[in-house]
Amino acid sequence: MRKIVIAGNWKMYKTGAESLEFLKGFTSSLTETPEEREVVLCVPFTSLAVLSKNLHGGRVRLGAQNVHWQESGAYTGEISGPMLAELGVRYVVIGHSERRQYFGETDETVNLRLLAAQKYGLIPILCVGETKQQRDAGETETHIFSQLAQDLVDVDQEKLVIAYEPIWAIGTGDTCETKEANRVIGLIRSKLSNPDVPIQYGGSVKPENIDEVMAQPEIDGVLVGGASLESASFSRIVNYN
Ligand SMILES: O=C[C@H](O)COP(=O)(O)O
Repeated sequence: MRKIVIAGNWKMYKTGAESLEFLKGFTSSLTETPEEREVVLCVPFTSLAVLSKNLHGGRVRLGAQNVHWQESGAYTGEISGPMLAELGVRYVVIGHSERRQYFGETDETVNLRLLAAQKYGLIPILCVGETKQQRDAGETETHIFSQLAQDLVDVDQEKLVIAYEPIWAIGTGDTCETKEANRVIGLIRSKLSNPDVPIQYGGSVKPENIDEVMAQPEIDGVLVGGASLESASFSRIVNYN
């Protein structure tokens, strides 16, 4: 059976104090969350340090938003696998479209980061997805298949999560039709050697559409940006019907 993974990606939001405030409201709501749902918060590095001391072995798993492929070295601004593992981090988002767009992330570096994450015991959440221009040109499938072919070289598919995030649906309120997201995720699955890899949908997921998203048979969870920043809204998402 495929695992359900509900992850919040806080991007560059929340100080340590704000993260603790979120946690207070959020953890109480998790008592209702079915055990088989993995709940992950992918937070800024500073918040990882704060939250790791305050989770007290509860339901929430920690996730980072990046990891370098070297164990250590002169790589200003980067973070390594052992540094994240020491904090109890379990997941790491890799290849998010914002990293690809603003920070020069390529399929080659995405692949290196995936391999490094697994080497240090972290489960990567690999993000793939097309731009509006690619979609309009009918290139959605070829673009995503090309990302998968390059990003997944030598990657262990037993320890992997994939997030399908159509770039045009991120932070726009313009959710991809759930049936279309389901179709693309089915195509992604057809390219994997392990059919049990959890595949999430990401892009303007919110309390109003989570039930419909999670009713789709191919969708194994969500990667949530804006709606994961408020404990009430993210609680509703993890407790979807
Ligand atoms: O990682 C999360 C995605 O970029 C989705 O962000 P969003 O939920 O704000 O559209």
